[in-house]
Amino acid sequence: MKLKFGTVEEDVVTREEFPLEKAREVLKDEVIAVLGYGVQGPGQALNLKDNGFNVIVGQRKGSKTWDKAVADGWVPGETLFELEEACEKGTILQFLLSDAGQIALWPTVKKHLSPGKALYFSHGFGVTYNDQTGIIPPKDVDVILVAPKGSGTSLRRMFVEGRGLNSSFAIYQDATGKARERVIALGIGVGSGYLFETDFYREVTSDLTGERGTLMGAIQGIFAAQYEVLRENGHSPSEAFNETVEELTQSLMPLVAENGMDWMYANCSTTAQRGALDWWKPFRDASKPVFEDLYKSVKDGKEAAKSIESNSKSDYRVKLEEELKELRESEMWQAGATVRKLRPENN
Ligand SMILES: NC(=O)c1ccc[n+]([C@@H]2O[C@H](COP(=O)([O-])OP(=O)(O)OC[C@H]3O[C@@H](n4cnc5c(N)ncnc54)[C@H](O)[C@@H]3O)[C@@H](O)[C@H]2O)c1
Ligand SMILES: CC(C)(O)[C@@H](O)C(=O)O
Ligand SMILES: [Mg+2]
Ligand SMILES: [Mg+2]
Repeated sequence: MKLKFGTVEEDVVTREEFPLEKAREVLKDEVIAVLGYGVQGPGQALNLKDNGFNVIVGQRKGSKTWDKAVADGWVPGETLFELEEACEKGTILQFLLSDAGQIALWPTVKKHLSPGKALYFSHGFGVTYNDQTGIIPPKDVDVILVAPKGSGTSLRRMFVEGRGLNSSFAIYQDATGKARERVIALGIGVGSGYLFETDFYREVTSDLTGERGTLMGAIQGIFAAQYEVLRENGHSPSEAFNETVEELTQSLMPLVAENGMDWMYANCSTTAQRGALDWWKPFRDASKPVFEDLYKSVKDGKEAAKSIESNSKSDYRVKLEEELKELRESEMWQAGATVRKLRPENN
């Protein structure tokens, strides 16, 4: 359906015009092989299974995530296989290894992409930066993308709650003439709330910008800056944490989610409104050059190169965990751990 987003009209796909029954009909003869069982793998595979699709999971035997798959109800030899066996059995291969991991498995996946199969991604990374990944799909398969706009953990949680996470979808290659109905059916099947169309390049550039920016990188940066200033001016960790993070996540962001920024503002004092309306523009102006540098680094392929380089190392998980530990052990997030314990619902 066509909808106005501000003044711009866009075509979006909802469950109303593409119901689950239609998705099941489109994919009734397909075997959907979900390759990788990290964060997106479980969310998408379990939602597809619960929605009545024919799904198998491919994962390295002996890995922790193999055990997780078994614990989630996937049965070895029936619905859970080694990666190569899943590639062989699947007619739709959902390539949900980490973006760096996809490079190593690509020769195996490619070998099993016989004509008419579909290669599905949840990120435009591998194909867009194929000068770095070597992922160049054969011409006689569909190459499609559904990218849930959020964590696989939320995708599953929201599905279980009867809600839906929004996803973008894209078609890179339509070899069968059925790529469009296949990709939309998969988007509905994995539990998307609604789907908006993009292409692989725009998906990867917006996604890499968003996660490095407001969604993850910039938000931590702005939290840290304010927390430090409050602490340097003699405020206690409790006060600094509550005024920086807790109030935002517990009180104000839920209001923004419900009805927009102006409505959240309107539910705060006129004193707060005056100050926020005065200060948001200086914050925008101070951070915009950083966002411009970030977008350029994404566009030039530098962010992809850094990610491939570091996440291809054999000890990449250990290194990431060390850096996460530094965040976890910072005073701000230690204060957060105590504050979370004090929430009445956690007692
Ligand atoms: N994490 C998210 O919520 C999220 C959200 C949207 C899109 N995506 C995209 O979905 C895809 C999967 O992301 P993820 O975060 O679920 O991945 P992940 O980092 O959790 O890894 C997924 C799986 O890949 C396996 N793996 C890694 N390297 C491997 C190798 N060399 N050989 C075999 N297996 C290997 C891991 O063991 C794991 O089971 C990526 O393209 C990502 O950009 C992820
Ligand atoms: C969940 C995110 C941040 O939206 C995703 O893009 C990812 O890479 O994990
Ligand atoms: Mg991402
Ligand atoms: Mg994302």
